[in-house]
Amino acid sequence: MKVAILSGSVYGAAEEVARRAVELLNAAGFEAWHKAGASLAEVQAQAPEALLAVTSTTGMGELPGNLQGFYYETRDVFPAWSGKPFAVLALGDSSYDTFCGGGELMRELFAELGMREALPMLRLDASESVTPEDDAEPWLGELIAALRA
Ligand SMILES: Cc1cc2nc3c(=O)[nH]c(=O)nc-3n(C[C@H](O)[C@H](O)[C@H](O)COP(=O)(O)O)c2cc1C
Repeated sequence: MKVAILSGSVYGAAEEVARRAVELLNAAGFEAWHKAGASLAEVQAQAPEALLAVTSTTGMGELPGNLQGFYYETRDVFPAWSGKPFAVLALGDSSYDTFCGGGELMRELFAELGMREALPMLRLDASESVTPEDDAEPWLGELIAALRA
């Protein structure tokens, strides 16, 4: 199964998690594709069968700049991804009221397209841990199982 991984990152932590996701999915036999700052056209060219968004939150609950292009294009174009599985892995900091707001925006977007959430969103809290790529591994294992089912 071809899985497109989108990432939104300001300081690189979400990027690191996305790279770990690529490694784990490929090791599990999936065809994982990831490009930071990918446009909607680049993602569509991959003909993905599932989408994974890995994103941090910036500002007051906003998406990082390198995911905003994809977000707004997708809202405008409304690609025919209805029924396709998706999952969102959110990085944030619980000291903000808008904890993981960027991840919530991606969830809402995919839900509006009629996509199916394969696994409930993971929220990783930067105020609790500094190794999000390690903390993400059990959830990524669950995602692999959910996509195989
Ligand atoms: C200026 C700034 C604003 C932030 N705003 C939020 C926020 O609104 N909600 C949240 O959950 N985390 C917020 N965070 C925390 C980051 O999302 C968190 O540290 C994340 O791990 C950073 O990942 P990155 O290195 O991929 O950008 C903010 C961090 C900074 C520096």
